Amino acid sequence: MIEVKGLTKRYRDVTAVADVTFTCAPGTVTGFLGPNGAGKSTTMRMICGLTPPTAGSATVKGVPYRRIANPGRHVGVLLDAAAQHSGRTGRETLALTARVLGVDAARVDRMLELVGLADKAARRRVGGYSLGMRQRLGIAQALIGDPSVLILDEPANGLDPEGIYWMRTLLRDFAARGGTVLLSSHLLREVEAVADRFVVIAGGRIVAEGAKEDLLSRHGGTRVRGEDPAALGAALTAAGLAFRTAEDGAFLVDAAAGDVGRAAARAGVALLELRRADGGGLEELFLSLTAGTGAAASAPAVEEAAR
Ligand SMILES: Nc1ncnc2c1ncn2[C@@H]1O[C@H](COP(=O)(O)OP(=O)(O)OP(=O)(O)O)[C@@H](O)[C@H]1O
Repeated sequence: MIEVKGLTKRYRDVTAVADVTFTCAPGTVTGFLGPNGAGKSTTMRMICGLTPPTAGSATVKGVPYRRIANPGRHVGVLLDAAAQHSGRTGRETLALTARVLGVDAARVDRMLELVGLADKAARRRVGGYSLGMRQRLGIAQALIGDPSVLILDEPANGLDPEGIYWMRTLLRDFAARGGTVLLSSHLLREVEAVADRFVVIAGGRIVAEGAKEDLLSRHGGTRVRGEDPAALGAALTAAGLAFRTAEDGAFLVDAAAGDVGRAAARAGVALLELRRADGGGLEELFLSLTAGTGAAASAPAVEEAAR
């Protein structure tokens, strides 16, 4: 469980994160989305105790990250894959993490195997790794302590299509076993495929949060066809749901599928079709929610020596 309450970070005249509140429950993958400079990394750094918040709090498994004894055994974190020591080999990097966490050394090879860096790749220096290989190593580091929570900032960056598919399966399996995942990504289709919940942030503030199906259907609307179109239209109107008629006679309702279904059921109207209206999906939702709030629209950043 990750709980973020009123998290705020101000850098002199820049408010990077403003009053951000959300929860990530065990067994779920939460996609953390937002344009460049929206405040995703700052929020994740605050959750992991790397950046002190100006206000608010964050806990992981009920405790502030900095108070967790041996945090790597509980929380796997990947915030910056480029931050690894370039002079060590992949295997040395992972062996060191295992030693620090007090993890059985046998897990090093298992993790290298899992992330596709066994054998030759494991013996190469990290300085010669591609971005995708660094990400894989970072994921291995995050997983080696056998944590129940994963916090990953842009983990799919640099991964090839096979790597992205592999990571999606890995995260879904992790959540299916009761794990909690928070991941940020720019790859909207990837997030749509892997996450069951979204938190969308823009200009430091949350602009949308909720279950994927809910958010997408609320935004794109619902397509519904009834056996008796006139009765269905009357039922929707009675429920206060606005709709228009599509070319094929179906109704496109500006509401979630559940609301539409319930309105029809109350009026006893049989439905022939009830589904999310085809729209741009997550991309359209993202663009409409974050319009004008990107990095270009926010105040210029004031760099601080120490983050
Ligand atoms: N150390 C710092 N000093 C000053 N401003 C900062 C600092 N760190 C972040 N910011 C500012 O805070 C805002 C949020 O940045 P953050 O890196 O959290 O965004 P992000 O959503 O992760 O962006 P991206 O997708 O581009 O990585 C930006 O305006 C950024 O310039």
